[in-house]
Amino acid sequence: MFLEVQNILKSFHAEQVVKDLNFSLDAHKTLSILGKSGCGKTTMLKIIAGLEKPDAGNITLNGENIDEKSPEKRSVVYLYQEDLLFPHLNVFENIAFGLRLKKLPKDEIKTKVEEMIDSLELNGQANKMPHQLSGGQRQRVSFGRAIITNPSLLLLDEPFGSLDAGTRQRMQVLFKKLASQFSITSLFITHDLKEAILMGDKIAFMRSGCLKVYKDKNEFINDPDTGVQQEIGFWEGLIASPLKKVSG
Ligand SMILES: Nc1ncnc2c1ncn2[C@@H]1O[C@H](COP(=O)(O)OP(=O)(O)OP(=O)(O)O)[C@@H](O)[C@H]1O
Repeated sequence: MFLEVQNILKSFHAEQVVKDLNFSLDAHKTLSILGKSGCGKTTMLKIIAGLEKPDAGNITLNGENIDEKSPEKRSVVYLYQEDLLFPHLNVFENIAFGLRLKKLPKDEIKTKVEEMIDSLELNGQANKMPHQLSGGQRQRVSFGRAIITNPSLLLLDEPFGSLDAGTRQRMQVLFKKLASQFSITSLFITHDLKEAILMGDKIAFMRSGCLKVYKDKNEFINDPDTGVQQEIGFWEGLIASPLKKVSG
């Protein structure tokens, strides 16, 4: 398996937030992760990114144990909802940032960034500053900045949480395209059931610091704990008696 997370434990003072976390993920796949607020999802991502130290456990990425590696050396990018762009750099330079750090030749940077801007459907926006962009455009620049350095693993913490429904839907389609184009392996936290089903090759549910990865989407949909059946029941009820509901 490309990513293997084994026996991870994490407590903050007396609160055990992550309890024996065990899961694995194949390369070039996205695992959607759902779970109630406060169940430990962000803590789990931060541990994998190296931003929090676990009390116990091992993480292997691409055949290599990364437990002792610093965040910069893990080839893991953690991207969250309000991810900030550098305010003093335009779109081009924000996306180019990681490549400049790697000291790639200027021509190569230019070609790669222009290709990325095209993939992100941000043509004509290269010279804009972050404050001149819409929320969806800013999020696309964040994705570009993350993906262009070709990380082994992308950790997405409710990346579309602050976007309106239409923009969110367009971002979901774009992410699927980018995931396939750039062979992305990712963990995708969301609170949205539909988004989890759309984005994930696999779906997992976190409860009290434990993660259950479902065999397939049917097993997820049929588990009464996930809330999918309640959602279906709501819409079926509404469809069965539309006039009664509208007329009260
Ligand atoms: N640095 C910290 N110090 C103390 N407690 C923390 C710390 N970070 C997280 N926690 C606690 O750990 C628990 C899990 O937090 P976490 O952010 O991982 O949840 P989450 O599932 O991502 O929630 P949400 O969906 O609301 O973002 C919470 O009770 C939180 O208060």
